[in-house]
Amino acid sequence: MTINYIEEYSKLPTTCISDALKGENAMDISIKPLANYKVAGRAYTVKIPKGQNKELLRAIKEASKDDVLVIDAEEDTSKAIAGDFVLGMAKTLGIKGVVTNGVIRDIEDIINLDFPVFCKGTTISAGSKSDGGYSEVPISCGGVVVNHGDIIVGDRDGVIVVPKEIEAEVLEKAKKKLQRDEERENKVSNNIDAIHKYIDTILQK
Ligand SMILES: O=C([O-])CC(=O)C(=O)O
Repeated sequence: MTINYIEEYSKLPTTCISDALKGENAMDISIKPLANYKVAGRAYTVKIPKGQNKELLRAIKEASKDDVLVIDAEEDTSKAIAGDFVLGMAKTLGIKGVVTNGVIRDIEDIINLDFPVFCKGTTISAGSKSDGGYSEVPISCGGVVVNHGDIIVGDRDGVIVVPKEIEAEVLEKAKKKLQRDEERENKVSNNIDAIHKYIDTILQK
């Protein structure tokens, strides 16, 4: 039976995936969800020059369903890489979400689109549509190297990258971590004695 990794990862919180990766590969906290989203997909990587989004439009056309566009905008916060018009087209074409180290605009309309966007923030100014940029290349986003095809998972806690070479083992570890976390929580839930016992065990270590 083939495993649908996207589906499996979509069931996991980013925190458990982070624990499975020993704290590695979490994007910087400056990359935040615009609203309460959960997204999991394959990275379609895009690198765009400051303030130019023509390559992003090409990527939106080329990307597959289940892809999350991960866009290295060179940390530029002066020009929006996209607004509700561009992101609305991405959503209609089946793209699952956008993660960028740049900024976007038309926030109200994007939240109404219900299309997951994780970015550094918002601006009013539009970028322009000149040439330049690359897709499907290794990029850096939020301090993490992202290769085309890596697993991307984002939720309210942030965005994490799972390199595709280790996606199977990380999935198993993260599932086990989730189970252990649930068991640990159940043990102390509304149980004062169990809470004291747990804390005492840690303090005695
Ligand atoms: O057209 C653009 O590149 C940016 C924009 O305003 C939108 O996507 O709504």
